[in-house]
Amino acid sequence: MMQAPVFEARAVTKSFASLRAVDDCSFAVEKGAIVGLIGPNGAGKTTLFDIASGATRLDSGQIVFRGEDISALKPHQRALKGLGRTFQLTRVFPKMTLMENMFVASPGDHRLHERAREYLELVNLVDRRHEYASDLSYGQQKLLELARILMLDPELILLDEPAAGVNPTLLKSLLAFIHELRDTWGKTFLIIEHNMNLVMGHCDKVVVMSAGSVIAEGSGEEIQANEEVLEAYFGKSTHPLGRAGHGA
Ligand SMILES: Nc1ncnc2c1ncn2[C@@H]1O[C@H](COP(=O)(O)OP(=O)(O)OP(=O)(O)O)[C@@H](O)[C@H]1O
Repeated sequence: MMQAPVFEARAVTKSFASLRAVDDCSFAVEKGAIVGLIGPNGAGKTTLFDIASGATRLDSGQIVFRGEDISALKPHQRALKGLGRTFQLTRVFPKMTLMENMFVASPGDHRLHERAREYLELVNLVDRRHEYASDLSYGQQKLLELARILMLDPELILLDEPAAGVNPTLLKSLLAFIHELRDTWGKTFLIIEHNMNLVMGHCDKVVVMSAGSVIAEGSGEEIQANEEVLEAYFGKSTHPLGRAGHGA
């Protein structure tokens, strides 16, 4: 399946003081793909997500979405263009009901009300729509967050560690939901994840970052057989810095 890229990071660079958190990072996400973004702790994955969603301004390079350079746009402008994002720690509003959470980014007219119910139904939370979000388990809050970003009808969804802290049953629902969104609605996903079973079992392509740059990309099998990737994760006893990632 060779499709045009929906998203491209082009030579993206970002420093915090003297630390280059993202260093000349380039990769593409093809339309309709589920792409995994992996790498040891501190590789720059979250910073790249922050740059893609507009939370952090890049120093140089470009973020291209559907062929347009969106590097200068604010987060809400990117969201309205179809770039949605969830966070490593969920950002649902605990003292609002599920239904109220669904309308945080959009006005609640009748048509959208129906849509919100439909999305909550898809994640099996519609019966709880009048409860507070704080009554949900952590995994259910992640499902709510995913349902909520659908309200803006994103074409690309950036998911930050969807599996972290989620029990196996809910994780199954979450993964089924991701595949449904891709297969029937044509959504595209870029997923930061440390759970290698999820990455290898569900991603069409895997992009590996280390020390701010992309060191490999390809299928799960290709990545698992890549020497440089193994070294980035586990280091080598002879490595001058004794570098060792603990992300896997
Ligand atoms: N706001 C900031 N100020 C200073 N340094 C930062 C900031 N944000 C990130 N960093 C540093 O940038 C580097 C990349 O961090 P980042 O969180 O992007 O990595 P990551 O790949 O997402 O790691 P993890 O898998 O642990 O979440 C790290 O060395 C981190 O300490």
